[in-house]
Amino acid sequence: MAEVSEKVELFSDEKRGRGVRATTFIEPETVLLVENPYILTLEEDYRRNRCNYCCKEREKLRACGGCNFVYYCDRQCQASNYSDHQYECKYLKSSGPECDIWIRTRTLLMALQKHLKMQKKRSRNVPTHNAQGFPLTPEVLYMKKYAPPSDEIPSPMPDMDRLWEFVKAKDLPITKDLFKKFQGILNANMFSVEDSHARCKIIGEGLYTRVAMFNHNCHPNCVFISNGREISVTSIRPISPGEECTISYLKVMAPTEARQRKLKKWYDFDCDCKRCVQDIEEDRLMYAIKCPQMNCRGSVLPWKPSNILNGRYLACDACHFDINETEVPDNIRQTEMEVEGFLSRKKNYDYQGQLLEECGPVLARLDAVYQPYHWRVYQVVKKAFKVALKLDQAETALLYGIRCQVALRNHLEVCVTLLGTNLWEVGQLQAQLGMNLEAVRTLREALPIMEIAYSGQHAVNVQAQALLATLTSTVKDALATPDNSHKGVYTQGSNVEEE
Ligand SMILES: C[S@@+](CC[C@H](N)C(=O)[O-])C[C@H]1O[C@@H](n2cnc3c(N)ncnc32)[C@H](O)[C@@H]1O
Repeated sequence: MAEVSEKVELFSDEKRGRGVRATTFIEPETVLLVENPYILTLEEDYRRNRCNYCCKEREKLRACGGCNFVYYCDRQCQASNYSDHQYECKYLKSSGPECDIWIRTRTLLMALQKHLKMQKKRSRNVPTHNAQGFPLTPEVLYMKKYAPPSDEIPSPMPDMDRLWEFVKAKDLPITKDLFKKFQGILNANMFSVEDSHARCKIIGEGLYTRVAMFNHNCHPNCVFISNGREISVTSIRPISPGEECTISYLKVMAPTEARQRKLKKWYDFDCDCKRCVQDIEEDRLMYAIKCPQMNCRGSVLPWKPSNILNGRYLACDACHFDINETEVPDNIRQTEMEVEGFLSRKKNYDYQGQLLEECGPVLARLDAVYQPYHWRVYQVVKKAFKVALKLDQAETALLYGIRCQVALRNHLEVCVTLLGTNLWEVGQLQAQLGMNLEAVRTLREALPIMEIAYSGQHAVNVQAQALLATLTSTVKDALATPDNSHKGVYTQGSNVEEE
């Protein structure tokens, strides 16, 4: 396939700017675009154990002789990466190998200088767009408006200030305006880089100028799949000719109010997709609290989910108790603020173990007031799951992973592909812990969803099928009565963005 399928084209719209739409009927599981990055940067946590070019995890890597900061599998990977790494090598050397550099600083430095070099080439007629009109270079991408707190270099990150000093000291032809422009471009267009073979870990960020043409929808008809350097966009539902092809920029299960807040903050637009405008019932359920009446197991839902902190609640759906005149709404406000504070704590690696320990008491507090499928419970459980995975605490991760499923199953209409990823991660953990029968059941449930979310022959699916086959052979007898309860449940429904 060409990099961009002939089944899609670019179009432009007053509100969203450029976007991608179907030129013909598109079946689910159709790969619409495959792209390698303009720039890719590994997360600090993975810098020492992954190749800076191919992103693969290796026990033995060789450091770059120039900066001693990044690592490669071999000379070949190093040579392939030279065209990008040359722009940061000196900066990294001046920082020293132990320095903890913010990932975006490195991306910005490389993108800016690569841009300058390309500009020179452009005077020799190097194109800025491909034959279908998709950008080949970042300066023609959408730029998020940037409102600096002062006239100085607009960043609360000391790292960025250091970078600016470096740029000035080296006398690079980079003006403050260009520096800010590229910050704005990166803020609106970066994609996370994942390793599909490592439980879909986010290992870095990449700038993909063609994938950046896809607009957002909270109930999209496509997903983007990152697998090391390569990113692809695949349809997950049928798309009619002329219909816009969309992905979700948010990798979260969240009610409308929270999604809109994030989209505004991160991408500077007000989402008006169907799910944002119409679907408030789903939102209500994501905010469900437990009825405080003794012995009542009912739920209390918000009157207006878009205004949860100042709004009123409906009567309990079982005993009809009205909580509005009690202290419960105040408790909820308090709990919301606490959980928000907890979730926004810094992602510092040394702190991760402590963060995991704190999840227990926070969850106990949430469990007392929220239903187990409340989105805040999901957020905390999910955080604990990811941290436990990162710390290789398999048993703890398994517990939290299974707890995530409570919310995902309750909001299946919009979370089905998230459930697919979760089941894949949980299945691998069960296999790792020798729980082969459970793993087989989990993977059997995961595969039909993954086949849609990742498209048939994607490396993750091949890996999942192989694991399932191996495990199945070890538990043949126990599987004499097959567990088919899940069959056909997910393939019918619509899907939402992969996590
Ligand atoms: C990655 S770019 C997508 C391509 C962009 N439309 C362009 O013209 O280059 C992200 C930006 O597109 C716009 N955008 C994406 N989805 C949108 C939507 N559903 N509604 C309004 N604007 C959207 C926002 O300005 C966002 O910051």
